[in-house]
Amino acid sequence: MIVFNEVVKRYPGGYTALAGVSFEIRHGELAVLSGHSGAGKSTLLKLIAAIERPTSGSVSINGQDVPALRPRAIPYLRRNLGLVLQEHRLLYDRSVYDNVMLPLVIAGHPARDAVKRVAAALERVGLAGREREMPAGLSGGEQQRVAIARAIVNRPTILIADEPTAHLDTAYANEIANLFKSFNAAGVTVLVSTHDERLFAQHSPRRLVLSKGLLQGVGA
Ligand SMILES: Nc1ncnc2c1ncn2[C@@H]1O[C@H](COP(=O)(O)OP(=O)(O)OP(=O)(O)O)[C@@H](O)[C@H]1O
Repeated sequence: MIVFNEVVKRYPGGYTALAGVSFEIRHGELAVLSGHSGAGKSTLLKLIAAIERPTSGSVSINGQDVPALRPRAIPYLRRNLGLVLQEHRLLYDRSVYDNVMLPLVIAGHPARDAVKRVAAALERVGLAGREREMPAGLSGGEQQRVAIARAIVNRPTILIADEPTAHLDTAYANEIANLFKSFNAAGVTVLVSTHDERLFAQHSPRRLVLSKGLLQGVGA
């Protein structure tokens, strides 16, 4: 469960990216966050991942008060969150396999099980058999699938993605949207931001619409 209560985020320099945002996303929901460029979508997602801290208000994930976490507790929070963020690019000098394995290496996951998990994650995103390829040789949509495999390899209960369909043509974007729907159908809570709500319309998501740092509508 993700709970925001009257969250304000003011960046150094004084820009107010979020001006008092409250919502709840319950376990097992699929929620789509939309809004114009600069509306505060990335900021909202970064607050969930403890990449940014709120200026005021509270953010809690599964009952944990995120801004109150000690720095050394943050990696444990992130292990339960699958993150597909715009600035978390792939490592281009490493294979697809190594990119997806990385979070398990960082977490000190037992090697034998890690190998199985990487295979399962790549299978899940439709990239089985592509392990040895380098990211630069893949299409934009395939690279996004690698980033998604990397995000789910720790088997998170919550998956957060910041415009995962940006720069993809409609066919690829629809495939990625379907992938998020399939994770949600498997029980994962999904929050995904997009410029194009239509991509998820057929999946009847919960809608969160940001405008100038305020939530315009929290649909059912
Ligand atoms: N680190 C920062 N320092 C100062 N201002 C920032 C910082 N990060 C974001 N902002 C500002 O906060 C506002 C909201 O940015 P944010 O990236 O959250 O919007 P967004 O809805 O994700 O936009 P886009 O769709 O273009 O990615 C923008 O005006 C942006 O310039």
